[in-house]
Amino acid sequence: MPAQLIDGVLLSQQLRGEIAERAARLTAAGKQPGLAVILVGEDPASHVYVRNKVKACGDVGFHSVLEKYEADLSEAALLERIAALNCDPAIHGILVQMPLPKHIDPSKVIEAIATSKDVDGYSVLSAGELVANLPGFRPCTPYGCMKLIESTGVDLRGKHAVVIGRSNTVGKPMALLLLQANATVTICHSATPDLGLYTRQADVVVAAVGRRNTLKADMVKPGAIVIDVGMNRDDAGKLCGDVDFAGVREVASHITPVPGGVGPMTITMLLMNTVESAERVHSSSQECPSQATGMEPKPGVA
Ligand SMILES: Nc1nc2c(c(=O)[nH]1)N[C@@H](CN(C=O)c1ccc(C(=O)N[C@@H](CCC(=O)O)C(=O)O)cc1)CN2
Repeated sequence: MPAQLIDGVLLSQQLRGEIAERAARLTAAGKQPGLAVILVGEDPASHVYVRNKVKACGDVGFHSVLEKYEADLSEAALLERIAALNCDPAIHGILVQMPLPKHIDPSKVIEAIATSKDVDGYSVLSAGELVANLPGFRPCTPYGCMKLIESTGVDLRGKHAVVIGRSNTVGKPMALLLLQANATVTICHSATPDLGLYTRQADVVVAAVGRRNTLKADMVKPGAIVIDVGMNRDDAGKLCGDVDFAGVREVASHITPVPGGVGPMTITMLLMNTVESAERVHSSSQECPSQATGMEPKPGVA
């Protein structure tokens, strides 16, 4: 029997419904969630993603601000804008769309965002919170993958999960989230000599390499869950993932399609992080969070 499809569009709709309810409660209390989206340059795909993010904000009742800049914007000017948004009480999340033009250092930009508004979960402090199992914003794509796995109803405790890819934004945080869910985790990457040796032992495979047909049917254990993070083009220019979908779906128990799997969840988890951020501010009395991490000691605690 072919694998069951894990539908990222459907799951996104359900989660966005919950996010909209949370946003409505905050708005009624005079604390509408707000997201600032910054786009620098002319990358056509980035323009589409940013448009979709702003539309998604409107759909769930968020306030959003879109700041578009020419590709020659200086790094200093961008850092200045982020500093201002860090102190804007109407903004609970700041997102700088990647990739940035070459003359701008993405690390400097990411680290300039207040941790309490780092809804992309890309900063070193957010990464540290994930490593240490502390509350914080998880990077949206791996966070979405976890929700997709959760939706299958399969408990990860004691399962073997193999992550293919070791990027800071997907592979590494993915492995940590799986570990937090009590899976036994293996990370494979470009220097792994025999990928199939590992993936054939896996109950869950997350493919995040950016190369099509990386995972083929003979590399998958029957009944495994397969999550495809890849976004590539085939010879006909059609969007495809890292997984040989037609072959692997005959072996796996559950599989995400591309498009319609992980991609839509990335934007949904951004909305989730933003509403969470607004709720945190609402339940504290933070004014300007430029240095705040959300992990400040409680009154009376040294
Ligand atoms: N600051 C960030 N920059 C980037 C991120 C990010 O999470 N934060 N991720 C990617 C791009 N991205 C969101 O920004 C993104 C990519 C893909 C999708 C998506 O829904 N894909 C669809 C297919 C779309 C198509 O047809 O081209 C799908 O998979 O179904 C959403 C968001 C890089 N930059």
